Amino acid sequence: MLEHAIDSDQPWSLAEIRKADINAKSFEYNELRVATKNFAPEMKLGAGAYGAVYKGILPNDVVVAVKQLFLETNEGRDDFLNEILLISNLQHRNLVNLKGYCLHGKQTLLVYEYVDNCDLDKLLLSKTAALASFHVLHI
Ligand SMILES: Nc1ncnc2c1ncn2[C@@H]1O[C@H](COP(=O)(O)OP(=O)(O)OP(=O)(O)O)[C@@H](O)[C@H]1O
Repeated sequence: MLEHAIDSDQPWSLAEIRKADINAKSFEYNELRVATKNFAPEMKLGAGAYGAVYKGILPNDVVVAVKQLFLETNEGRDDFLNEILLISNLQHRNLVNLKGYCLHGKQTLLVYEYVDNCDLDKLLLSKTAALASFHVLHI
């Protein structure tokens, strides 16, 4: 699937990437606005280097984390589209799943599987344990 986009010695542009290459759902802005109660402060989970993250509840009661990024330049937008393309094609039990994205004006919204603190602790602990056993096996 990805080969179509990158396995070429010709310069490629994001415009050439077929939507089908992105293995994540394209969400409607309104769907995410409603899910996050219009990005209400009480739904805010935190903030990172690129923007705020909100808890969202989709109509089927699936809980998600919606990362709101404000990208000023087309270049920044292209970088993130690239990232969406790559992340959406990666699946691993130790990676938080990217469920989808939404491009709306200058906003790029990324929709991730919601991980609560307890699950995150477990995920990090299992990651640490996996790394520790890797070291033991390779010393
Ligand atoms: N999938 C998620 N489920 C639940 N909460 C999340 C999720 N992703 C992010 N958060 C919350 O939002 C906060 C900000 O996350 P974000 O990924 O934007 O930045 P970060 O990883 O903390 O820092 P940086 O942007 O510097 O990498 C996190 O600290 C966490 O509390």
